[in-house]
Amino acid sequence: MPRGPLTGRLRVPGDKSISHRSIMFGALAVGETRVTGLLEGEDVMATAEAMRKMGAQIEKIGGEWRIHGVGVGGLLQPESPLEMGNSGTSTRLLMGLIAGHDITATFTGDASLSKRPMGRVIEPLSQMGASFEASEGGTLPLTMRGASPGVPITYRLPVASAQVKSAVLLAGLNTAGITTVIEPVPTRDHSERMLRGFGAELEVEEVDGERIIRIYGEADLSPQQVEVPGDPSSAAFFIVAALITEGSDLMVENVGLNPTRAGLIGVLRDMGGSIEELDRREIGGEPVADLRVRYSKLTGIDVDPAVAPSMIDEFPVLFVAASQASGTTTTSGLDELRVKESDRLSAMATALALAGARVEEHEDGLTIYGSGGEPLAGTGDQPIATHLDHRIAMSMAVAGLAARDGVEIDDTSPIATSFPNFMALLDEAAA
Ligand SMILES: O=C(O)C1=C[C@@H](OP(=O)(O)O)[C@@H](O)[C@H](O)C1
Ligand SMILES: C=C(OP(=O)(O)O)C(=O)O
Repeated sequence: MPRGPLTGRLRVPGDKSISHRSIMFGALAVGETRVTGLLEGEDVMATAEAMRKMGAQIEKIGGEWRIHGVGVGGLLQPESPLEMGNSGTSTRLLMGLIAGHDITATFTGDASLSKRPMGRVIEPLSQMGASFEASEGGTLPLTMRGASPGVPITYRLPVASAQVKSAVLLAGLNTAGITTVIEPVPTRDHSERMLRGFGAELEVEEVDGERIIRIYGEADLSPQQVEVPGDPSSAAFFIVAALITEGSDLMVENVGLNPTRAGLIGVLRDMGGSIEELDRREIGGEPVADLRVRYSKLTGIDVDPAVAPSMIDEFPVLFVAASQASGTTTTSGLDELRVKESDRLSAMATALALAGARVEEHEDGLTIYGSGGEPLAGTGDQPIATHLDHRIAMSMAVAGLAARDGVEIDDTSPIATSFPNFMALLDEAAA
């Protein structure tokens, strides 16, 4: 386990959400879409393989991905199950795409994905005319048949989920009429930005703090040149690692700072973290900057549950930062963390306690009593259970930087789903 301060400059891989979408939308455009900076993690490769099975040509030439799409409405019947691995985003967004096509597909996933709720997409997509045979409890493996023509709907999101929002919008792409999603709490808006960029007619209206998104069906998408910015959710591990490791002064380059994703940075600054944005610019329709992060004495805070959607994948590593702060950090409104790759509230409470932190688990959040910068004891010879969850593995690797005897992790292989070179970058930065 590397122990030194984090210094120098590094670049994290491309944004996972934007990478999935650039492959899906490219596969629906007629002509050649080119993508640079694509995240080549297992989750995005599962999306690519599924789109190939439905007729798209996808290949990497030099540093660039080239996608020849089939046109909206042109997806072919896949001849074998779509293997989604660990990826919720692939599964739920592809369910939306297939819902608008007259084809049948079976989805399978690993042990983690097979426990995650799909009812949240089955419900609106059924209203649009798709039919489903899912495992008990609405989980994978499931087989669905899309509907073409389908029925446009107006759907108010019962959970703050960009995956559910995107599934309905993607089903709406090939459905005559206007499909409307009402979002009471804003979630990441990459689908909206990118669908517009690919030429779909899509409107977003804000009424009384709610977002109303309308997509005009039977759209034509035109091929694009996409440059994928660095993933803020991956950058988060290095930001926290530098903040909690004495002597650190690290530059994380090219980080996407879409306001629907950047909640963690605000929370860490409120805790006293020194994070400077340099060379703010726009890449692929998204705000981006280089972040200079310096070791800081952090103070615990009450995290406003309203920021949760803009940092939903960053809570595990925020909990690590809180364990090193002075004072108490409270979090709430985080029920969604229980249905990610693992139950992230329970997994992180157990993992941090095993490493020597003082943590209380509540129904919808954790309370963490920070050590004031005192190192954690470490896990001894009992490894942390990561439950096939990349973010638990990476968060606890960061916690290892602040642990006297380091932290043992049972399985680092899930890290390859979203951040294949994480360990190499950490070794380099903390050498
Ligand atoms: O739309 C997306 O790309 C994602 C949405 C979020 O999931 P939910 O929509 O389930 O909150 C997030 O946790 C996931 O990593 C990626
Ligand atoms: C929740 C995540 O991804 P997914 O839902 O795509 O599995 C994540 O990457 O933290």
